[in-house]
Amino acid sequence: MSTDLLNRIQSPADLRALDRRDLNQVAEELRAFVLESVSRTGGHLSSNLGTVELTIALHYVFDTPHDRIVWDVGHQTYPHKILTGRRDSMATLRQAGGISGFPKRTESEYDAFGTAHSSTSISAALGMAVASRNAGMDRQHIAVIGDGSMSAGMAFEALNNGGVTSDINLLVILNDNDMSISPPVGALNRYLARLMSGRFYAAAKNVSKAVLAHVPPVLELARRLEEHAKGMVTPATLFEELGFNYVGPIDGHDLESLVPTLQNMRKLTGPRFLHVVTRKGQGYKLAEADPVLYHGPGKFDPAVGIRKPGTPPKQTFTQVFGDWLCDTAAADTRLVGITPAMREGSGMVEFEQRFPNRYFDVGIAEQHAVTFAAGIACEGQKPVVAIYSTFLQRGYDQLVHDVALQNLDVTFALDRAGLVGADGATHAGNYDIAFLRCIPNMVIATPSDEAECRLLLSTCYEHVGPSSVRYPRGAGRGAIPARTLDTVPVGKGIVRRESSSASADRGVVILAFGTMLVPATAAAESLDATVVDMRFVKPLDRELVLELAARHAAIVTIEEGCLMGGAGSAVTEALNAAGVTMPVLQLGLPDQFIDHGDQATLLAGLGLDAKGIEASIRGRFAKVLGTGAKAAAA
Ligand SMILES: Cc1ncc(C[n+]2csc(CCOP(=O)(O)OP(=O)(O)O)c2C)c(N)n1
Ligand SMILES: CC(=O)[C@@H](O)[C@H](O)COP(=O)(O)O
Ligand SMILES: [Mg+2]
Repeated sequence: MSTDLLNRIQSPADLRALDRRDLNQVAEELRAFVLESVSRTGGHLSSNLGTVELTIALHYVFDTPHDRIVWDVGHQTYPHKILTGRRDSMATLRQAGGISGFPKRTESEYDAFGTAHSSTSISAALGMAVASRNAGMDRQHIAVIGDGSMSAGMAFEALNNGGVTSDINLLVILNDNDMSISPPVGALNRYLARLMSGRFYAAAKNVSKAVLAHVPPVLELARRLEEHAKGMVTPATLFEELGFNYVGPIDGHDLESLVPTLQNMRKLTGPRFLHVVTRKGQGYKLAEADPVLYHGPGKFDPAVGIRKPGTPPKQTFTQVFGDWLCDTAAADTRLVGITPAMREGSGMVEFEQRFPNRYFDVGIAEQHAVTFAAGIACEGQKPVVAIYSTFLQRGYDQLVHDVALQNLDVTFALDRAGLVGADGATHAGNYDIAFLRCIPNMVIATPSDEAECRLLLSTCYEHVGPSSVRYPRGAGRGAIPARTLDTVPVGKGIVRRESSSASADRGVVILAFGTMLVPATAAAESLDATVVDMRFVKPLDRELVLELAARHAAIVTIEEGCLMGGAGSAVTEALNAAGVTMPVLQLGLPDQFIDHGDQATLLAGLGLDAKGIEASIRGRFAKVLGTGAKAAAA
């Protein structure tokens, strides 16, 4: 792999010093580097292979970091990271202590805005553009947004605002690869496809080639814009109607088009919109052929591609959900499955194949997903919204106002609850217990393993009213769920281990919420503690809590969620309400954002593995441990 030119680029200034004719070579080297690097670390591949030329052109034309590039989602910023001084750090990508997989303001001055949740770029860039205008600053602001991310309401809220904001330097670049993580959905996608297709695309391409050859670029651009305005070339696009100077579509892999077009558009003022067409996975045949598989792969050999593992891995919670969804849909024709653009990640591929009429990918539109489900529930059908905990944050008002307030029968399958590993703080599902707990009518179930997950999904589905089942990324202890649709009583916990020596003066009871039951049980062996699988945060099994409080000296609560307002707080509130005063140790996630890294290592670092739990309990309750407790290991 040649890296002759790439070696010379320590910062975008070095790139800008190159002759324009060298840029194709830079693109070749950069693409090869991205592929090699991601194959060693894992990460988002397809989108990054698709943004190589666009990234080069942007840093070549614009004066970064003075000019601001705001990337949407930010999963496509590896070329940007490499060109902005982080090439060597790519070996540490998404690992503890290493660089993030997304733009981060604290990581580089070139990362103008922190992201990872989608569809924020136009709002942020518009805000920056207004701030620069107000400060009399000569600066360009560029939002780069994908076609999938453009489907979110927030992107349109920003266009609506930006199109009428005067004297701003705002360029929105639509990076249209006709893909979200899965194939794109919705009417906007159809519209973009029409813009790209047939005569219009061919004409636009030819016009731009002719322009570049003969006419001073700015004059030509002005002519085209005037023609657009008069409706001489084609009807005005949606983006022009919203007040943006629209140019495109142009080939986003053709530096001969990209660079001069950006140079021209840079000279204009006001809200501008450039539509570039790229291909997800560009330049790596396997990713081009299957961009979904290569969206976010683990490590792989680029010469061979992603291979199925020899021994089948443990079933993930996501797969448990996917199986349960299909089985329940087969038994109940009222079930409707909804995903906001996360079909694969949420385990709904088989459901879509088997129940296409009851499957809805609504695009990156979490707010809509929640209220859409509310509408379905109003008519007596039973929606299941499969959504990552972190993305439900987007639909919070809809959850409160549209679902819970009307006590509608919507089941939320909350995947990626707790720490998620390589994606880090942006994607961590740390807050759902706290933000759901305070909503009246809401049921919150926290399965401790895969078998419990299925039981609690059925239980919440059968419960009439809003409910949620939260489960983490990956696999649990490996419990194999029975393929039944059995349910358990709502709001009842279950004692899993009894201390041999508990009394009102001695002995500790651990109330575990979710998968923390597993390390808690391991710790309890040496502490001779009682262990309870609480199953539900809400309704909390108050009766059981009070009964256990009466016959133990201390209570420990444990959850993989934020401590503030979490399940432990629910227990202390219940004790207070009953006038019970006793020592309670709450274990969970601290009041800080937790960066990327291996899930298990991060949990251990926070004292949430068996060793850490035991140490915390001994540290706090050594004097009241049951007589059956073993001595602390040296
Ligand atoms: C609010 C939110 N919902 C869902 C996601 C998950 N997600 C990450 S990338 C992506 C697809 C984005 O598609 P697009 O913007 O077209 O970028 P591409 O992957 O095609 O480069 C999705 C759904 C997210 N990051 N943020
Ligand atoms: C960028 C983004 O939001 C998704 O691609 C996310 O990284 C997927 O996470 P999972 O790998 O947990 O599905
Ligand atoms: Mg896309």
